[in-house]
Amino acid sequence: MQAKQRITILGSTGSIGQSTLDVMARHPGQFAVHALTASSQVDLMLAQCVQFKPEVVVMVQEAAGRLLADKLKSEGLNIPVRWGAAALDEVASAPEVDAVMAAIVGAAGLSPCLAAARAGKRLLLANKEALVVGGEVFLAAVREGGAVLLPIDSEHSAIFQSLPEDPSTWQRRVHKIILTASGGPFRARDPISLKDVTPEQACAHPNWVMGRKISVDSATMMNKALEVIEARYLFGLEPDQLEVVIHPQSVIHSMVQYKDHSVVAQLGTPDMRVPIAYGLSWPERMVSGAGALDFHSLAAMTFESMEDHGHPARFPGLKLAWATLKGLPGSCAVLNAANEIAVAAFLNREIRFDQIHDVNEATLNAVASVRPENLDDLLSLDRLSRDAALKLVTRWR
Ligand SMILES: NC(=O)C1=CN([C@@H]2O[C@H](COP(=O)(O)OP(=O)(O)OC[C@H]3O[C@@H](n4cnc5c(N)ncnc54)[C@H](OP(=O)(O)O)[C@@H]3O)[C@@H](O)[C@H]2O)C=CC1
Ligand SMILES: CC(=O)[C@@H](O)[C@H](O)COP(=O)(O)O
Ligand SMILES: [Mn+2]
Repeated sequence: MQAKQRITILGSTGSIGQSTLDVMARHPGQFAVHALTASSQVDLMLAQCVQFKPEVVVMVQEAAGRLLADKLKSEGLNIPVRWGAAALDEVASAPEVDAVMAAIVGAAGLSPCLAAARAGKRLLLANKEALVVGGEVFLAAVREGGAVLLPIDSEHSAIFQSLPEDPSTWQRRVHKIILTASGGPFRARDPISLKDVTPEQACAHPNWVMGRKISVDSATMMNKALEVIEARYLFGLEPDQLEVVIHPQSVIHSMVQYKDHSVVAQLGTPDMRVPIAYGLSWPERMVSGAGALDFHSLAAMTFESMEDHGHPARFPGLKLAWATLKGLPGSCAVLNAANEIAVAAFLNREIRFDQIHDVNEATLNAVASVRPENLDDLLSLDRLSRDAALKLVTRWR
């Protein structure tokens, strides 16, 4: 009998974290939970502890950690609780861990991702911001640690599934990568009216149920901008080989067009348990819990160019992906930090939806681009960019 894979889930209380546990629960003989981590959601973490019996739990916020420790004791569960961000690095790199699901939202996930990479783990990456910010530093940690980096983001999992197994052939064989974008909740909306949209409207994604930050990113299409940068780092092609097409049904999750113009795509129902199950079982396949795609009832698969119906005006942030990729590597970290601040301010009703792009563009213009060499450089640049973006938010709110 094969030993169980021991998994750490960074961000287990989020949308991806919960879907990961759902998939793992379908295969009790295959997986054991080493660590679960969250920021502040105590009651959900308690329920996960009762069901999955992790060896250790991390709550980033100390008050939440202390409260969870009390509640675990009352339940008669003897599970150690740690707090503080440094504990994330420890549970991501612990010797007994085989695989780490990186499902924290934002640059807060960078340090534990690097710790897992340096420790040579199988790293399942949903946390796209960590790679957007970490860039070459992240990839160097993967190489030097001998880690295996597997994409979980649906588009990147689709691309990975559509590429040949041997990465050394990708540059020679591939013409371009085509990322599909749903267009989000405002695909057909008059760009002028975007200044009036509410956080609730922006978070109502037409096809996927996700956390609030990524939902707003989908609505601005900054999600696709981050994904273009993510694809550049994961697959090593040139920025001009990365293209975005709007596909409102989210059935084709992305495509690879080869030099002979043959196209290979991955399709499925929009359910993150599919890429999660693929990451957990790679190179095998296992039951995910997602429904099967039924081609007999599939009404249509349609496509729109970014030029159609004024899409560039509706989604001005998308072009920032290529602009930052053509600048120094630090530009991507600046863009990500600005966007995290702007989205949080929009969700707090401090700025308007259309001002998210204004904050991003103005921060890119305000912060000098650099070439970060290590985690400390990246964290300083992230801090500097957040401060610059916060100043703009304060001025405009
Ligand atoms: N949701 C989806 O379908 C998809 C998500 N992704 C990516 O996956 C990542 C997670 O997304 P999603 O699951 O939607 O996000 P959620 O907001 O649903 O969950 C985020 C998780 O991270 C934890 N967290 C939040 N802030 C911090 C912090 N500062 N330090 C440590 N932990 C923190 C949260 O804990 P707590 O609950 O306690 O706040 C929670 O467990 C994102 O990078 C997103 O872009 C990619 C593709 C699809
Ligand atoms: C499920 C997933 O991977 C999300 O990133 C999703 O793709 C968002 O959809 P759009 O950004 O295309 O609206
Ligand atoms: Mn995606």
